[in-house]
Amino acid sequence: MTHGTHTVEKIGGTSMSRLSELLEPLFHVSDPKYDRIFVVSAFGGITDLLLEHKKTGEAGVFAHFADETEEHAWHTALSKVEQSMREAQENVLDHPADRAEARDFLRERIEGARSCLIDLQRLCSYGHFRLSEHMGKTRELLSGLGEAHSAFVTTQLLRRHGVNARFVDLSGWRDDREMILQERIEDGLSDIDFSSELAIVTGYAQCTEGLMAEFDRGYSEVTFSQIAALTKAREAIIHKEFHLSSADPKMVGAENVRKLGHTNYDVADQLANMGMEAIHPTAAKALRQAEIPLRVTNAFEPTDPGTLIDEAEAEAGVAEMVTGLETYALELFEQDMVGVKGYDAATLELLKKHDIRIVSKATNANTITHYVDAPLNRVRKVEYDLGKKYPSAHVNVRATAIVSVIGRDLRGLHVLERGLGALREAGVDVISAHQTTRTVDAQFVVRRDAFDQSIKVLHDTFMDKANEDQKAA
Ligand SMILES: Nc1ncnc2c1ncn2[C@@H]1O[C@H](COP(=O)(O)OP(=O)(O)O)[C@@H](O)[C@H]1O
Ligand SMILES: N[C@@H](CC(=O)OP(=O)(O)O)C(=O)O
Repeated sequence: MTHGTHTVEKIGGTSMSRLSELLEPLFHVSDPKYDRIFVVSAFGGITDLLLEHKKTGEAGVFAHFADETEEHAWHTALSKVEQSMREAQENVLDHPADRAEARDFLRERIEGARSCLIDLQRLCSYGHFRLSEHMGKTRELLSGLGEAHSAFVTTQLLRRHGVNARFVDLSGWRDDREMILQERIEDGLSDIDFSSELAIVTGYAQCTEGLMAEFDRGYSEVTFSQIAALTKAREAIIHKEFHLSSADPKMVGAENVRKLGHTNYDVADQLANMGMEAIHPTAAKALRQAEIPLRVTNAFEPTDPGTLIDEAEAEAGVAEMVTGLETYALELFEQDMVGVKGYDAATLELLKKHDIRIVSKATNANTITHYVDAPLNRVRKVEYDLGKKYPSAHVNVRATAIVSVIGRDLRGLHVLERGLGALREAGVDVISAHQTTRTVDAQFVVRRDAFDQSIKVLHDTFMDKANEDQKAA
């Protein structure tokens, strides 16, 4: 396949909130370069308010609307998100004309969505129409608001600084045409001259298959990778707040981490599994198949090439990153379990029913423990249902964390052994530890309150000088 000369570049929510700091470093507004397509996420925290908090599960507009919590709860939540979107735009826009225009845009979108939801509720009060049947579309409508807003504001800001930027709204707002994702993208980009226009594209794209339904949170990377693949980009670039580093700089200190520099898609998938979202797994697949190299950069350090992700194999056993995830341990203990089938299947069915993701699991003769990534209220529902199904069993839920050491090839590093030793020396109790046969990661389950400490201990152990030297050798 012949690739174009352009790049497709994504800006994540955290960096979007600092947009005004990116004008020169990233957009080179004093001497703009074109042949770049930008795909933007909503400003940081906005999608959490529109839908639900990604980590805590705290209800946003969608969750209030779907669960019909209190009478006016979703209205209040929508006004709250409008307020936050307003603050985000006032933070980046200086010019009064831009501010006024952005306020009008925001009001039109928010009030449009509000009327639509009120009409839907009214329609569904008749009984022939079920609100539950429209939840998917409602979720899509709400998510699109975040990216439409951020892309609009970005375009305004760039135009004010002399860049020929163009707002590309793929969110399907007031558009009654039915399109699959590819058609939506092609339609949005069809008349743009990339050599003289900087396209600022919404990370949300409305399509018949449903971007949220298929990919859920982190969807803007899917739009980004599809655009890169369809336009045959030279390179796909994700701009982040930090370099992709050996651990979260906020946890172990920016001065203690090192940039990955080069890694492969296998590692990127493990990071996604641990909630790190180096890149959405589906996005990685699209880029890999289209043979487009992916680069993850620090948006604020434009001259640094960042980290290249490709299919390269590791040459030596090297630990590349320590990352972790807060989980709940759901334990089912039943004395009579030995020799009886069905306990595991019943638990899995309930986890599926309540849409709970399993990160890890351990079993013995009479106990099954699932380590899951889900908000506590949903885990409690499984605990309750399991208790009802097996009245003589003991079911309990504990707050844990899984800390994982990840690398393209960990062979020869004795990660489990050394990790357990280091954690013991630091006084951390390890609840369980395991490694799969493919040696790309080793996981340690610890109590939730030992999460931060465990990350630091394992980072010190595996990212030390000796490891650096081994890598250089
Ligand atoms: N290994 C890591 N390297 C870099 N950042 C990390 C790492 N692990 C966690 N993070 C955290 O991820 C956060 C989100 O970063 P970023 O990807 O820019 O956000 P967004 O999802 O909004 O694009 C950062 O603030 C950083 O603290
Ligand atoms: N804003 C959306 C889409 C996204 O990809 O965001 P981010 O790039 O900030 O992870 C979300 O939170 O799911």
